[in-house]
Amino acid sequence: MSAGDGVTGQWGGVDVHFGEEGGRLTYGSYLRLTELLDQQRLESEPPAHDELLFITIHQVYELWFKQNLHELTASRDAMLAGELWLAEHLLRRVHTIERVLTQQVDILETMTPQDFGEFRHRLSPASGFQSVQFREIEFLSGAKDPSFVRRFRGLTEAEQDRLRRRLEEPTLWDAYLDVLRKGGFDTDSEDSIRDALRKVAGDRSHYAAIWELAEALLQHDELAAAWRARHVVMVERMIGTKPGTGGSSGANYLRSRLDLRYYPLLWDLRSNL
Ligand code: HEM
Ligand SMILES: N[C@@H](CC(=O)c1ccccc1NC=O)C(=O)O
Repeated sequence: MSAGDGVTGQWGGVDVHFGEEGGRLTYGSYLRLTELLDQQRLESEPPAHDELLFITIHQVYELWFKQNLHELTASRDAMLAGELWLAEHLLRRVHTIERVLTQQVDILETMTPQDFGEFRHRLSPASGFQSVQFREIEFLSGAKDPSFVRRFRGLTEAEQDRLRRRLEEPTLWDAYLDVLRKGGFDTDSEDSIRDALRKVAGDRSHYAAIWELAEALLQHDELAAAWRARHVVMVERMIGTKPGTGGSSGANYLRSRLDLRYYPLLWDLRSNL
């Protein structure tokens, strides 16, 4: 690289050369910013001020969903490979992202129902119900429900494939059962799994890695439940008891999802400790 390519100057007494491109990687080209920053297209006409925020928030969600799918898949694979420390390490990253996802609701709540109303009617029949990555996370975590694939309208072939593959592959819970088996426990029946979980919980110094992994899974479950609870209250604030753009009863439907738990046996265990 020649020094003449960029801005040359003094900064804190040190020679600096900024913006030396010369056909090499730049910030913008690496991050594909031309493409990324061109993806916020409003439906409203004339443009409603708050629609940019609405689109940005959802796009950020989808980027974090992508990251979490990457981490959860790797965590599952680490469990299957017996690398328990790695599985736990990756789950802790997922927790941190999940906390951010719930906090992001605060930003969206700076939008008033009146301002949402300026463009809400343009969104129908789209809704978060159609988020493929959200459903992939549910399936991978352990809550497989093939009826969602049938109820999805307007999925591309590639999206249907992704969901079908998630329905076929092992979940995080399957991988945890594998960890229990390799730890010498019987997992053939629900009773034997309950028994194994009690033994692990009762001798944490001996089963430290297996116990901590169960705690990390439970944390993932709890953070998912926290997002669902936060989402439904936001929905009540924004649209009250109106039906959703996706065709459901709205907040009523979302309330019916609040009891969903990925790892019911880990929760049941609490009643027996
Ligand atoms: C103004 C803000 C929001 C409102 C009023 C709202 C409203 C709703 C409603 C009413 C539903 C039920 C489906 C239907 O439309 O009939 C729903 C589902 C859903 N929304 Fe939102 N939502 C909002 C923001 C978000 C955000 C920021 C996300 C993040 C990705 C999101 C993700 C989802 C998901 C994943 C579902 C499906 C939930 C399930 O089936 O368990 N929503 N939303
Ligand atoms: N379902 C929401 C609209 C909504 O929030 C939405 C619309 C299109 C794409 C994503 C959305 N986010 C979550 O449902 C409503 O009924 O107001």
